[in-house]
Amino acid sequence: MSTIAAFYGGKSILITGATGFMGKVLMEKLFRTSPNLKVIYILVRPKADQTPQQRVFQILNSKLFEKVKEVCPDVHEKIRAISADLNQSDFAISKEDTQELLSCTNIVFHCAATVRFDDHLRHAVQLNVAATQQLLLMASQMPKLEAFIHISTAYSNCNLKHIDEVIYPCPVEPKKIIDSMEWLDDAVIDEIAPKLIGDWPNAYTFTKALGEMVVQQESRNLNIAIIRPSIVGATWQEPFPGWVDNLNGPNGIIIATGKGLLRALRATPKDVLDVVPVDIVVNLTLAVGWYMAVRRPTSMLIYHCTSGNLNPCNWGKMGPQVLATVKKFPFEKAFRRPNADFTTNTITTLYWNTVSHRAPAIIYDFCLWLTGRKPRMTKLMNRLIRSLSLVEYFIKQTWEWSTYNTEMLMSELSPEDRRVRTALT
Ligand SMILES: CCCCCCCCCCCCCCCCCCCC(=O)SCCNC(=O)CCNC(=O)[C@H](O)C(C)(C)COP(=O)(O)OP(=O)(O)OC[C@H]1O[C@@H](n2cnc3c(N)ncnc32)[C@H](O)[C@@H]1OP(=O)(O)O
Ligand SMILES: NC(=O)C1=CN([C@@H]2O[C@H](COP(=O)(O)OP(=O)(O)OC[C@H]3O[C@@H](n4cnc5c(N)ncnc54)[C@H](OP(=O)(O)O)[C@@H]3O)[C@@H](O)[C@H]2O)C=CC1
Repeated sequence: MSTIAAFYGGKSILITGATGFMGKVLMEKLFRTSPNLKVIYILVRPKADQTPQQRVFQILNSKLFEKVKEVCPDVHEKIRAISADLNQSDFAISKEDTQELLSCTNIVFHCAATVRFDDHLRHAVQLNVAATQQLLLMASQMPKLEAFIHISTAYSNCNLKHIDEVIYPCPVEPKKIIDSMEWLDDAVIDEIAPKLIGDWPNAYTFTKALGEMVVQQESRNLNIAIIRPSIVGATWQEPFPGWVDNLNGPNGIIIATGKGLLRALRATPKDVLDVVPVDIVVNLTLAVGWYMAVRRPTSMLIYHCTSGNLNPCNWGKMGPQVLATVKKFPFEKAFRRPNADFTTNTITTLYWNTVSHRAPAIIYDFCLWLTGRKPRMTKLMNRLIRSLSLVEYFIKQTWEWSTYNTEMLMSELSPEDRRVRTALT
């Protein structure tokens, strides 16, 4: 049996963001490989008229958890959905639930965040900075806590070209940002946000960087690690290939390509695109939790979960592979047959956006209107083009991330664990 899987046996684990893309895969892997764990606490907010319990029931009955039901039939008894809202200063957790979390938790995986690039700065600060600060305060009151694992992003320092596994100081003190968000109104925040964000591309990456500073400042005597994944894509192997449940990161663009919506993407074929499958990120996350709890390093460690310097994939390889796959496995109700190519400058991008994206959508909507149906394609195409404009920053340049700590950790794994968890090389 895997040393790491055995470590999580009997453990009480707290996961924030467990209803999200990464959180679900993390939860699934824990239940499938460590079915004798004691309990997984998840902080879940009510959403879309569903109670936390209804949301958990839906997740456990999804395709992602089919294997879990075979190896961990009592999974429903081992998961504790705690009603919580990280937008609230006290997380809106009941006193009884708080007491149970504080007295029982052994490992914390903090995945929750707002990952939207166009989120309001106030909301991004509340979730990615203040909530992290609040969770660290809770963790400092957990007598049985063995490790606190914070999920950040490899792009938290995307204003730098070469990024080491260290925490870089931010130009703004996180606590001052948190305090100012409490009394500034939205109009003033909108006015000063560009100056505060500075040379970060959006509130998301800026507040993830602030969140890392808070982890460093509020670490107290906690045993903490930070993991920085790059662009997280669908599962590679576990629990089955190709699982994804949102349009974030590469997912929306690949799906738009398969649906025949996307016909032109501004990218340079030789540029490396740093994408990592979500199950590889989760494998590293669990390995880090084990290493931090068992080996107890004397200082906080940062782990880059990136592929660029270990197993690089450039656009010239990724593009044709994606096209071949979506042609081999056609999407239902596609707008057009998949066919896309790269553009390399603003002029050709504008031209192909007009000719291959906007114009066909307008013509299609005109036909819908003529036949008494509601036009919808122009709105969808505009959303796609807006999404592409927001991710362009991450596509048109490349970064270098050192992976010393991650490679050191891989060398510490048993042969069984290394076989299972090392796919970046
Ligand atoms: C030859 C070419 C072949 C193609 C090759 C492709 C290779 C892979 C491409 C790799 C690209 C990588 C770029 C990602 C870089 C990220 C780097 C940072 C690392 C991170 O930490 S990312 C963390 C995760 N965050 C994100 O990925 C961004 C989060 N998303 C957003 O911020 C919002 O989605 C966005 C972009 C602001 C758009 O917001 P909005 O317009 O409001 O859309 P919604 O997401 O709310 O969805 C509403 C509605 O629109 C539909 N929709 C959204 N996106 C798409 C899309 N891309 N294509 C089609 N439809 C889309 C969605 O279904 C919703 O419909 P409803 O009916 O539900 O309203
Ligand atoms: N996806 C990617 O490409 C990458 C992601 N990351 C990081 O990984 C982590 C997980 O990202 P990912 O899974 O993609 O994000 P998702 O948006 O899929 O999940 C975010 C999670 O946070 C929860 N959450 C958000 N707001 C609240 C709130 N107010 N109260 C309680 N829970 C809340 C969401 O709950 P709910 O379901 O209720 O909305 C959800 O479970 C994040 O920290 C992100 O920065 C890093 C690099 C790349």
